[in-house]
Amino acid sequence: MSKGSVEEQVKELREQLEHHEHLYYVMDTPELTDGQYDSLMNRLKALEAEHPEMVTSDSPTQRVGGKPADGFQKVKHSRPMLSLDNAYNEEDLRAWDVRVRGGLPGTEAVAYTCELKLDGLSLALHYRGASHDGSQLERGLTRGDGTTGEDVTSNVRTIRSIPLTISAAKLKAAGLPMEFEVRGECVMPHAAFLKMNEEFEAAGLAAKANPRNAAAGTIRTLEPNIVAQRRLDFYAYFLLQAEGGEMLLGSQSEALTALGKAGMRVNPQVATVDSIDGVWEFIQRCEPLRDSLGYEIDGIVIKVDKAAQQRRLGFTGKAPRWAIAYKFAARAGVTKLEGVAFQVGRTGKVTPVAQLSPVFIGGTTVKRATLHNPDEIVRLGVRIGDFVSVERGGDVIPKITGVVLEKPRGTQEIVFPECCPACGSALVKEEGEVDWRCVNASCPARLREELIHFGARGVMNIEGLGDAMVGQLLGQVEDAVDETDIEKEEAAAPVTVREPLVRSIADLYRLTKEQLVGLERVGDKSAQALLDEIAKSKKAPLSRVLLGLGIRHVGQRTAELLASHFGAIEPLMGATQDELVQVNEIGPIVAATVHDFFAQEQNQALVKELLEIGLEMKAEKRVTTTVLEGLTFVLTGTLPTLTREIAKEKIEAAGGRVSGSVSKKTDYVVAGEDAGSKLEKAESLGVKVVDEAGLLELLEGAKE
Ligand SMILES: NC(=O)c1ccc[n+]([C@@H]2O[C@H](COP(=O)([O-])OP(=O)(O)OC[C@H]3O[C@@H](n4cnc5c(N)ncnc54)[C@H](O)[C@@H]3O)[C@@H](O)[C@H]2O)c1
Ligand SMILES: [Zn+2]
Repeated sequence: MSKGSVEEQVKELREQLEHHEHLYYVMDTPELTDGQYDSLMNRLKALEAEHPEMVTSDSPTQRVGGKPADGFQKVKHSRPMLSLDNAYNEEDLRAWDVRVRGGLPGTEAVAYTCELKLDGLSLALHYRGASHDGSQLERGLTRGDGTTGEDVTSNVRTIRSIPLTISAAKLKAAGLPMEFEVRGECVMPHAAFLKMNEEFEAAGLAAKANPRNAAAGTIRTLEPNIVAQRRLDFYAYFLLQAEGGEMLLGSQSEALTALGKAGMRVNPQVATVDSIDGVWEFIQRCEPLRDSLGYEIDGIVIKVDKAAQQRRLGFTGKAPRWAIAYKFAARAGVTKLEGVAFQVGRTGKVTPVAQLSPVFIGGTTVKRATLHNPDEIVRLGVRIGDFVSVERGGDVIPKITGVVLEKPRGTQEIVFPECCPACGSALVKEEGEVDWRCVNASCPARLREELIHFGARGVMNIEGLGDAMVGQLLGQVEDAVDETDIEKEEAAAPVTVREPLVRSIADLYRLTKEQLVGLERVGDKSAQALLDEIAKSKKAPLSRVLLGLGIRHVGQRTAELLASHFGAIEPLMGATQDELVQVNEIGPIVAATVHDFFAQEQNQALVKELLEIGLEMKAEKRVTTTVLEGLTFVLTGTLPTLTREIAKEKIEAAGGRVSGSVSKKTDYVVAGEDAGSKLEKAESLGVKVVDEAGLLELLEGAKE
């Protein structure tokens, strides 16, 4: 290989890795699987090992993580938060054991502590002495670029498994001082991940690829109330001194015990063993647990137990020598694509679902995998009858990653339907989007999910109209065959066995007590309670009804804007696209979807029925002031007294709007301490900058 071509390869690999790291760490939207990324990285490592003169300090092989994001205060870590070296098989692992023992005096025994490698993002929590007795969570930081993290304290405070205070008694029992640092992994449990993606889909947002990206994206949103809803979890695995970040106790095993006593969540799957054989046994025992934990793990972390030995072994540039991550094999298999089913979700999104010849992958039999959308089918070039590779990487739902075998004879093209498989109405695809949707509000496939959504808290608030009741109203029985994640998808298509009592949202309002009492487990009292709840919902304000109708892109805020602009449903229904765009904050895409929705005959009929039934559908009277109306604010840095959420609330209550990024359209940037690039951008664009006092003055004006 000529030098020139090696240089070019190295350069290209670095560029690619940087691109994918940006997508992964900063945007939380990876395009490669971890396996694909790792093989690029390993190629670069191999080239750099052959040509050490080409190693530069900014090569992706030498760096940890991504860049700290804007919008958060940046804080330097007590000591760098590093990455871990990887072992991909038993051989790598044993070679590491030899290196470890070689780095220590010959006579010393080495014990290893084995832990699950949780697949989330690491956080550093600083606990400091409080004025009362005990210790208080002072700060929570992300890893950032390893040296400097993002201050995400207000988000971290919403995670229930992170104690906000630790009493003096607990500290004493754990043998901890008042001040210390805890590092650990923040993960999003599978259940929370699936729920979040459902919500994203309903709001017309791109789903997160896996729980890790979802957790990372969540912890870096600027809205703690959103974080609180997402049910993140935290497992502690390092205990450090507050100053300098040295290990606090004599060993990793003692540290884990102390963390548990202090009230931190510590993963129960842990073992301290006295040889690499013991490590290998732990790995054999834990890998099969992978599917039943309820959260992602991607391997096992092995740490030299004794602090003194850790210190002696020290660090390479990017990782400690005293720890290694044993990575589980990517969970992939090869099987035949037997057919494709088309599933209709609540928002009408049609998802092609691959029907596979059953294949055993990572402890589960996989029979279905998602093909996402028609573009994905084209990208993969997959046809029915092909042999495909199926992966269950960090993803909960298996996906097809490629065609393995050149097409044997007799394969068949996958034809995406033009009409909804459930109701036959023409599918619609909006410009710039990849998904086809059924826009018929009364489509039976959508109906079940729709009714559940309609009755939900925060929408029409119909208590008692949950999953089970909706199933009964539709005359469906649950298909409770199996409880794995893949099978759950199957359960989303329950079988209708009885004549449904309800065929549209409007039918809810026609239910009678006799009908309800006829259902399983429904007594006189609960039937009446449900009818009362349904009747009460007729008074729901227009914004809630709009939300309940499940119009794409129409989340709570958009629903409120539309409701307050039009006041009632009739003028909204009759509005042209141009008129819709006139509404404050409504852009052409939302205007077009809303217009399309009301242009559909079925939807018009539904609204007409709801009016006849007596739903009020009127806008709520605005009680707030409007002096900041039409003004857009961007918040940056830490304000002296107001939290970001409260500042946002106050601005919105006065009719203003808070945006995440500065542009020419920004009216004011409210800057606090340590304001970063947003302040610079505001200054360069000539946007007005005010401090907290200035904001309060504007709000004061709002009161007059
Ligand atoms: N798909 C992509 O495009 C893409 C891009 C960049 C990185 N990646 C992936 O990210 C990973 C590299 O990231 P990394 O540097 O965080 O390394 P890593 O994830 O391989 O290992 C280090 C991390 O393990 C975590 N960890 C979990 N459990 C732990 C425990 N019990 N003790 C100690 N640490 C524990 C910590 O967060 C630590 O930061 C690779 O697996 C790579 O595949 C993927
Ligand atoms: Zn349909």
